[in-house]
Amino acid sequence: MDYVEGSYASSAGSGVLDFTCYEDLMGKTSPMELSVIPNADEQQQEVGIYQPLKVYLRVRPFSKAELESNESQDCVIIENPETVTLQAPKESFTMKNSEKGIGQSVHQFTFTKVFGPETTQSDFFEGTMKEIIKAYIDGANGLVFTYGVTNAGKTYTIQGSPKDGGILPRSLDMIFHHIRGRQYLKMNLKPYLSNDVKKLDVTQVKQEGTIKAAVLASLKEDIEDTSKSIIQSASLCTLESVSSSSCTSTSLPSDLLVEDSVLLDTGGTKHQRTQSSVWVSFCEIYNEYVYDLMDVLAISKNQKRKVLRICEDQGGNSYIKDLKWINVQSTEEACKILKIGNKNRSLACTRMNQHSSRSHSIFSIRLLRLSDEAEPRILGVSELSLCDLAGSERCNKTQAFGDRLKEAGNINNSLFILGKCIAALKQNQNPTVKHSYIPFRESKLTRLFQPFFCGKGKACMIVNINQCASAHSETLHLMKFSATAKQVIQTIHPQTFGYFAPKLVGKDGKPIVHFDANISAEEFPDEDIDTSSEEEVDITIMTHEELLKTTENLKETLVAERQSKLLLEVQIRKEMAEAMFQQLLETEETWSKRLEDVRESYEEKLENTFEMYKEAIKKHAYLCAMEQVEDHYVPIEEFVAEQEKVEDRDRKILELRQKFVERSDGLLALGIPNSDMLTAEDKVKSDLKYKEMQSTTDVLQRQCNEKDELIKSLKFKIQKLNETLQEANEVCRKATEENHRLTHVVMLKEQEMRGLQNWAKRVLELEATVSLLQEELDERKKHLYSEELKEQKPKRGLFTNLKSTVAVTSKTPVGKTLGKSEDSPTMSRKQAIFARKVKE
Ligand SMILES: Nc1ncnc2c1ncn2[C@@H]1O[C@H](COP(=O)(O)OP(=O)(O)OP(=O)(O)O)[C@@H](O)[C@H]1O
Repeated sequence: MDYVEGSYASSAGSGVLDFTCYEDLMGKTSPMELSVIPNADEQQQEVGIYQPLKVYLRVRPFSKAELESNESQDCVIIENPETVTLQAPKESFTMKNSEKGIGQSVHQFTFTKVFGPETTQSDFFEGTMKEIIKAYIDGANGLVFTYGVTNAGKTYTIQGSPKDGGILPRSLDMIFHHIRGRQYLKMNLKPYLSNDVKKLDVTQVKQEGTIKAAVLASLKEDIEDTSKSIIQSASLCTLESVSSSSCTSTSLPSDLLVEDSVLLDTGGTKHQRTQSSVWVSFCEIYNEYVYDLMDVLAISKNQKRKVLRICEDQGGNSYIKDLKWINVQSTEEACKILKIGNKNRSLACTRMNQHSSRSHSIFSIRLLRLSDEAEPRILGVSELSLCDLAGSERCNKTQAFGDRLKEAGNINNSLFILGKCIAALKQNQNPTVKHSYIPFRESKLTRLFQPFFCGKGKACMIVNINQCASAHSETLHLMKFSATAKQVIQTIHPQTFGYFAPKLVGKDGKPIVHFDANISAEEFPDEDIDTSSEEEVDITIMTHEELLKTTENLKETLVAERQSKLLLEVQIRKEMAEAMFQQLLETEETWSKRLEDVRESYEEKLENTFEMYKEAIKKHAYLCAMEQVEDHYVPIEEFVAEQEKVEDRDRKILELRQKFVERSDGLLALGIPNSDMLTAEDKVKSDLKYKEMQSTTDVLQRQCNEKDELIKSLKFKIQKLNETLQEANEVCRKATEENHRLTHVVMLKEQEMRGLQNWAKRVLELEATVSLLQEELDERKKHLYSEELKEQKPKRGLFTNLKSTVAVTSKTPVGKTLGKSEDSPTMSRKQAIFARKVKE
């Protein structure tokens, strides 16, 4: 590899906004307030470097299987080293939509650099990482993350294959080459919290050695190597001083050594011999839990993995508490750690029945720069993190349920929040727009990325895509996200900036030496620093009163914190709801307008087409009608007159023929062959007559022919008319038949009607009879009642009986006598009438 020397690139950002730490949740004034960045170079030196987030695109070559499949292979077109065009496949949803006039089928995107499928691992490293590693060795922090769909080549880009390493082994190689000859091999100075260094005592150093040995021993395949390493580590731990030259890599040309030393002497430590110590960590974020992939003890004993917490130091920088940092002294050792981590990751996956790529993995390298002295001072700490994000589309492509669904949701969520953070960062750069909250704290991934986006270091994004047509929609989504990311301007604060200055802390966690080598330990402010918001105070040494007081204070603080958080949450929710509502309204309005437009245009088109067809049909019908009229219409008088004329002419022709024959006969009789006997005058006369006759005959003949033609056409017309007449007759005959049938039906219906009317009459009669009978029945009832009364009265006396007898007699009609013998025949007659009517 060709490592060209060069200083840390700093592009002058003019008039851009510093978005750092704007997301301060508590509403406190953050140390790095939002401000407009001045142009002056010196001011930049003080505040930081501004440059757009670098976004690289790497296009994976087609695999054998993909080449053999019949998928379209022209979806991704690399236009130039910065531009790529995405062409929607023929059958895709995007293409169908674009054909309907919704959206486009071709999208163009620009990147910091585009690496085509033919790019080698070495070329890719040269084009992307070299600058970051140079800055890292000079003391800058760096974050590199790969983003892409499954199978797009993220892991290949970071880790590579055993034969052809990715950016991680190459970065390690470059780092070790640069520090070769000046490696600090003791383990008594160890990274601590987010940015500090802890001085370990002998026991702690031994512990470190044991942990490292245990971790390396877990890689069973390399037992021999590991044991060697353990022996080496153990021996190194006990040594007080080791000649740094003894660890010089033999693989690097000696002429690079001078360059290396120059590279490390930066800032306030120029021309000063330095030593470096390299520590690595490897963790994963799975289901929103952070796990240490070096937690080999838990894994080997098949225990539940310990969940790690993300904490913040005084400067608000997040770090993973209790994450193992292991001292490595060569690329090989670091790669072993990577291998162990990968193995643990997959082991954990098997145990939990999951896929490894369903978690985000972060490999971090911390480089401690120390002065080259027996008691070295800390000159700087820089961190490089390489993050392999989980495949972005797994969430919707896996047939997820149960645990799988949870994983998918968490991947989706963390990537979504990363997208939101990047969008908010971009938006906050615009001085005219109201600055929005950056939701770094909403996912573990963004919490860990936050310091890098807030000035701690240089972030860089690698977008991996495959060219398959089947992944087009996801790739398009990815590209759109990348386009937003590319517009983010990063602020990178120099390491001298107070908030990132590392401290050397002792065994107890209290500071020993400040970052600046010129400031002694005495000058360092003597404050009882709570090194972490998460650090706990030893309460066993406090008195009862003190404890009570502390509890009270804590309670008050808690209430106040809760209140302020609640208020803030309410405020944020309100703002978000308002923004979302506004956005929804706007979207709705846009879409309804669009729909209305589309509807109107379609309606207009349809109406036009309809009118066109109507006109065409009308025209056609009119032309047909006219043709028919012209063809068939001949007035009958004209026809008859023509026929008479023809007959008349026929007759004349016949007469003329007869005359001609007669004359010819006459001439023959006169002996025309003796022509010399005819006088010249006769000859001339007969010639003239003959000619006259001839011409008349010709004229008549022509007229005859014409008339024949006319007759023919007229006959044809007559035939046509006859046919029409026949058809009309047929229709008429059918109509007559139908008429007969209908008349018959009418007759039947009339008969039915009559029958019904008769029935109605009978019913009326019966009703009258029933009412008559009813009346009779009533009368009979009355009569019976009076009879009953009579039977009850004889006991009342003779006078009363007589009165009633008189009354009954007066009511009886003349000629009729009272008594039962008279009533019976009347009743039987009426009953007979009733029986007859009922019978009827
Ligand atoms: N640039 C490349 N050249 C050759 N082969 C590649 C390249 N990139 C990726 N591959 C191959 O493609 C396959 C998928 O790559 P990789 O596993 O890195 O994808 P990934 O994006 O990490 O997938 P996942 O999200 O599932 O982990 C591997 O077999 C890898 O070797």
